[in-house]
Amino acid sequence: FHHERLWSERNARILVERRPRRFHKQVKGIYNEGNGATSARNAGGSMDTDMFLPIVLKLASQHFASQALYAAVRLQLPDIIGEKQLSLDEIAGRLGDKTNKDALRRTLRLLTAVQVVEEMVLPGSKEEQFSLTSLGKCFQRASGANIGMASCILHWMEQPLWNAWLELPQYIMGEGGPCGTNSPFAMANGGISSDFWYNERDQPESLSHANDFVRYIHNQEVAAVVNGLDWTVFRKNVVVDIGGHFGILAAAIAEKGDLPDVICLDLPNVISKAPKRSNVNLVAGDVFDAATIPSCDVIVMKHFLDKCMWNDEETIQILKNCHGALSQAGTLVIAEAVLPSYGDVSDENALPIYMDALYLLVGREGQRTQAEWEILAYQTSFEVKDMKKTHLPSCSLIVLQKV
Ligand SMILES: C[S@@+](CC[C@H](N)C(=O)[O-])C[C@H]1O[C@@H](n2cnc3c(N)ncnc32)[C@H](O)[C@@H]1O
Repeated sequence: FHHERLWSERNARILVERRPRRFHKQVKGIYNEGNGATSARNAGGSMDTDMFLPIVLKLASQHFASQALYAAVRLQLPDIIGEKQLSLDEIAGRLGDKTNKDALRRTLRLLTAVQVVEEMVLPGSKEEQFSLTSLGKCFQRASGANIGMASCILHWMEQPLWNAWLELPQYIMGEGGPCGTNSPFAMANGGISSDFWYNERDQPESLSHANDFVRYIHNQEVAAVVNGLDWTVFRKNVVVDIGGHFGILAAAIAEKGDLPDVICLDLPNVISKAPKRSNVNLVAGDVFDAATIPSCDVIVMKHFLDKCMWNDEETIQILKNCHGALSQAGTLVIAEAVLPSYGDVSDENALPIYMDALYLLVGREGQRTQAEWEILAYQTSFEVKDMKKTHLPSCSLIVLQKV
């Protein structure tokens, strides 16, 4: 890592600055000098590839920023800077006597480059000052209000997950055992992520960051489902959340849509432990036992049709049972990740692919593409009415209508 950083800072600058001259020479070589093209290529690569060098450097250094952010969040720099504009000395003073000011300055400058920090020099002063951008304030965790975003950085960037990335080549080459029985995470850390690493006894801090992050995302997902559709149109309808666990989403939908109550269906051993809620009707059932699914007009399923839970055959059976329980013009709302279909990846829809890579690291099944969801709908006599993106890559709203 150290080596890479030196390389990119010093050599990249030199190479990027030289690019126009070499570019010109190669264009000339290729178009006017016959075999000169070969010598130009030997001297410093081909015209086509040199053009991409700045992009390659940026791509190869994306993790520099995430690791700098990890360092900043660990040291609680966003809390230390707060709402103020502070000099390097002031920030260093608040960190401690032994602070390496040079390292601090350079880390803050990298965070300036990714718009987490803002730097300025006041008129008449030589001393640089730093403040947080609105983005930077998202990583303050002292008050507990923003713990979710800080915990994302602390959870994803800490060593066990980081080391898991380094196992990916071997994992791809089949060293994870037959059909990936081991995950890159397990290969790097000697055990699976959930039970082995993230446990209260051995890694309480890692566990607390992981839990804070999951809790935060869960709350955001509930908000995304509730705000992603107009639930008031279902006021006269029966709405069922299948696999609804303790009824948190059902309660939020009932509240948002001003519905008298929403049914939360889950396995008997879950429902028996669920706390009572005034606007939720808790029903014990099993999605594979069609008789236990109440007749209804709307079914919601959030993180229930995940490939980690069911294979395609089971998923089709679930969708068919839902079809049977729904009224004539019934609606099915599936809240899951939707990966872009093959050939359709763009900047706008790529984030779910990154999240899927995280699943890959910890040995979870992949997410479905938009085309795969469409096929499942077709196979079970639904049509896709809408695929609504929310602000969460893990939670698009796939709205199906009975045909
Ligand atoms: C991954 S959790 C999702 C919970 C919730 N929907 C959410 O998004 O947080 C899956 C839920 O499905 C429930 N479940 C598992 N098998 C089921 C079945 N055959 N019928 C109904 N619910 C089931 C589990 O008890 C659990 O509450």
